[in-house]
Amino acid sequence: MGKNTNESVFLENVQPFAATFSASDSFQNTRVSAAALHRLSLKKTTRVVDTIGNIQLPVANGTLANIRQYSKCLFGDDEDQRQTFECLTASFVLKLYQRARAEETSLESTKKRFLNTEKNVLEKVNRGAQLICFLSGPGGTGKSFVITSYVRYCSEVCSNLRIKFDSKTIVVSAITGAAAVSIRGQTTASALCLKRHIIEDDVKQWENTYAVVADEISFSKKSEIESANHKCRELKEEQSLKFGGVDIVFAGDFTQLRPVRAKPIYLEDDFVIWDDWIHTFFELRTNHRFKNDVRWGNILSRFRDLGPSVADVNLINTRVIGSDDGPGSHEIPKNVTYATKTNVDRMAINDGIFFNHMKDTHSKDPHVVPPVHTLCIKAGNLNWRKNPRELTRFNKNTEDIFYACVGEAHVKSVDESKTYDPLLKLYKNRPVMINDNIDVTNCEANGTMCEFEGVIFKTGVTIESLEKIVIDGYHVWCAHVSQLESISIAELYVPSICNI
Ligand SMILES: Nc1ncnc2c1ncn2[C@@H]1O[C@H](COP(=O)(O)OP(=O)(O)OP(=O)(O)O)[C@@H](O)[C@H]1O
Repeated sequence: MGKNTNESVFLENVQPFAATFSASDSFQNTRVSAAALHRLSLKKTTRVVDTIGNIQLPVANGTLANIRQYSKCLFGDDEDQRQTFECLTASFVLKLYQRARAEETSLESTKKRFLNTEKNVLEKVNRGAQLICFLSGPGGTGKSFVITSYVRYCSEVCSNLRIKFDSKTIVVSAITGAAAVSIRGQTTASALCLKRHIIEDDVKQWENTYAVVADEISFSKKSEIESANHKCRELKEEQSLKFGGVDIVFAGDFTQLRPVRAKPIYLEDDFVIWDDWIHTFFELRTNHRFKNDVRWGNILSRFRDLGPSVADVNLINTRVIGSDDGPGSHEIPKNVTYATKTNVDRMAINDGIFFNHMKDTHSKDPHVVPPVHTLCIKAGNLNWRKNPRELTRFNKNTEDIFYACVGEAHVKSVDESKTYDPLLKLYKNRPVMINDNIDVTNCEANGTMCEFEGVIFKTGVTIESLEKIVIDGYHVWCAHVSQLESISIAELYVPSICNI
């Protein structure tokens, strides 16, 4: 939605769901307008945001700061961000206040002073109720920025009041690993124990939990949110309270990713948690990501809202590599990120890049020792898929072509849960992407990009003991995964999330 969209447009004048489909435009056939999505995703929610700007909060040297001044410094002129931040932080402080009041006799002087000063104001925050809200806005409007600022601010307040603050005080999570990394959290499934039984230790760790953030909510399905509600009740040992009584911040943008093979939340009928429990909706409207490229930002906005204009499509087409007017393939920057629709396309690009690398640095002469900056790794423990159609296109005995063409589509793990590329084609500093949530809090998430640095062999394995294989005529060292102790990667960096 544009900056000048007002509440009445949002609530009354939105496009009906079906009217956004256009028979002639294949792009629009697959799209639902942002306005329609908002309407569907917030069927009954009214926009309620309390103003709490005058609360004085303790800062580092024990003095009190006005939260509005603080948020002005952080968010500048972005009134939407400020309002959201103020509401979230005030609700958190209210919870601290309620807790501290229950323990009033043992209060330290700083806390006493804080409570006495702000008692009346704090009690009015969100009318003293639990906050269950939805924070939305197009990609780049600062949802993650507001969330990380909220967590940082609350942690500072706690530190000043000498109240313990750890990763469980505000549980920061996102539905996917990559999104969790960008807000320095965990996946929602892992943070809320969605896939396992809760044990006593979990309940203990949640004793001081005041809020849960679940980002990239468009990717979630109804059952996950219901399960989150049950698990929060268990973890807080508050079976009668919604989400066990903790503040809930759902964040995301329904025009972004949808759940895999499941209905998006906005198409669910009678989804009480989403339709009735969420009482506050924040919408961020100013795009900060494209401040330095406003034209591109506007194109992405149109893609998101009602689909691109003819002029947008024409402009993008002038940038198609290899087209008449577009840049040549030699102009592709080295650090380019490819977005492909299918894994087959992805593998073809990867193999093309590897082929160019071999052409530049390897020899077709069998007497020349292959360089050690390149290593292929054969996977173990894999099942060939039954009658893979692609395999019939080449002769398995022609190893050279076989290694060049074989890819992820051809094999599955023994338990059939994953597909793997049976032959990783690596060289030092080759960009690679982690495809599993290994250690999300340390940024090792599905989607995290990094560079291949090298391998450590198991004792007794040397480069000479490796197999030499031929790919597209070039000679390359090849290790079996069982010969490796570990693979090392470097320079983790978080991928930016695609907006369209
Ligand atoms: N008020 C602000 N002032 C300056 N920069 C900001 C502000 N708000 C956000 N940004 C910057 O704009 C960029 C986009 O913000 P952010 O990633 O939080 O957006 P988002 O809404 O979470 O996007 P997405 O939906 O794609 O995850 C970031 O680099 C962030 O630091």
